[in-house]
Amino acid sequence: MSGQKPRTLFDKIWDAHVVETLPDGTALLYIDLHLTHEVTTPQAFDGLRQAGRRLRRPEATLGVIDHNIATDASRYTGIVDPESRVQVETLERNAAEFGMPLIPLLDQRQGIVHVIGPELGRSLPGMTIVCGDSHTSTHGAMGALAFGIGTSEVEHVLATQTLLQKPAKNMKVEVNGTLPLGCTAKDIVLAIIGRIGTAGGTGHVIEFAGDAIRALDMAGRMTVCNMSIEGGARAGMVAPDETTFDYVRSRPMAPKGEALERAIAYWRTLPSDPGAQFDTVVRLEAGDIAPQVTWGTSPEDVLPITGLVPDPEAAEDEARREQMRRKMQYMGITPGQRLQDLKVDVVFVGSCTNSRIEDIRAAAAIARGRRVADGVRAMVVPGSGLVKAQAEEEGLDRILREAGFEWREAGCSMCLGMNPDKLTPGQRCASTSNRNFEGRQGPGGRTHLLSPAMAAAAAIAGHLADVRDFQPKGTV
Ligand SMILES: CC(C)[C@H](C(=O)O)[C@@H](O)C(=O)O
Ligand code: SF4
Repeated sequence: MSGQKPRTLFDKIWDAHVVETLPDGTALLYIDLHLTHEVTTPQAFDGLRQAGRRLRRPEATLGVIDHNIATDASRYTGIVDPESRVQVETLERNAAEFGMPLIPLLDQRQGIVHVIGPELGRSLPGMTIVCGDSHTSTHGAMGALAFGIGTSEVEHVLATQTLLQKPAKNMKVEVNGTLPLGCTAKDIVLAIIGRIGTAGGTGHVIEFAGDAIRALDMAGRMTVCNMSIEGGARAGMVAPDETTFDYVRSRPMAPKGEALERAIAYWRTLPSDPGAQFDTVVRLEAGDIAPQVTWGTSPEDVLPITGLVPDPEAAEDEARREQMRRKMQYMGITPGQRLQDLKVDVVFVGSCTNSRIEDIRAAAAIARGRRVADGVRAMVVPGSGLVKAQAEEEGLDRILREAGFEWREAGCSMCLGMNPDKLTPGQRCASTSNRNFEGRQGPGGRTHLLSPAMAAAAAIAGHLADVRDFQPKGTV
């Protein structure tokens, strides 16, 4: 390969999957893994049916039910909401008719699509991975090119196992140094979005690099890549390394033995070459990051927990001033208020951003030996049945329940208002999810995005709180 132009991780995965490039640069890409869920597949399967087509590669497709389901015992007695029930039953019927592998709702491996892909060892380094879901970027943490697609593209991939894609620009977000006490991957990615804004990554695929990213475990890398979409990027990724390979080794559906070793030898060739060109480079110092929390209705409305609600009058132009006033009115907050004084009604630990075992351990470490404040409803929703089982084996459910948290079944839950777990109008929620726009967690609900440890601290305090004031009691 000597003499070849140095390439980025993204370039390499792209090049390895191009079936054909059109004159305008658009490429037909081969897709290694197509994940599906109940929300964005019904019309796609209808389209196939009408055209008399089958699935091109059922074995490269995996379905799971996650958005529309209850996370309490009522999941065992059937879905009450008719629209939700129809979506779930439609996916089940389509999977049976088209021979698509589907994880049944009551299977222990069921969970949020972006949690189970890596967890089961289906999402692997070097792959192209798509799903009719914007947070498919999560799987980029494996060192894969993973992005969300629309329903018509879902149909295209089901029928052909390929996808037309315009080339993206390369962006590097480098985070160096050591994260201070109390800070996590969630704080890194919120700080990045605070810096670049929700449009900062537009047209780019972000590679997260630097020693603070290298130091993250796979769960942390997934949290960061998950939210790259909230920074406007097409996808986010982290180059595969020993942390990645160790993670893959223990996954049930990952290659084993000789096949795995051969795969690892290939995966070692994927990291960006020295001298590879990035169109945009952003650098952050991990040491400057403090525990983050959003105050407004966009993930870029983020501040350190020690901050004050900003003053719209200080904004540069009238349009922004007006926008900020509206956000504050919706959020029920006033300029100059201490973020730490904002009382919370609900605390949600879950979603594909933060529902892995590491996230639950982080919440339990703060909850241990403490009590959820009076009047606060706090819930922990594991990202999958396997995460739930692991947490129970570690006794985390007991710690959380004793502290007054609800311990639920796996699903998207209160991340979005599509199932029974919803905020009621005016409720304020400390949430480990990734979106905080108006009504996201239920009509009129007010969302503050933060890390699992920060969420647990808010549950105990009854208001947004600085996790650094809540050091763990004993070990979990
Ligand atoms: C329902 C689905 C299409 C949607 C997405 O694409 O992200 C959801 O997962 C979300 O987080 O809003
Ligand atoms: S957990 Fe939230 S962000 Fe993730 S797939 Fe479900 S609804 Fe979308």
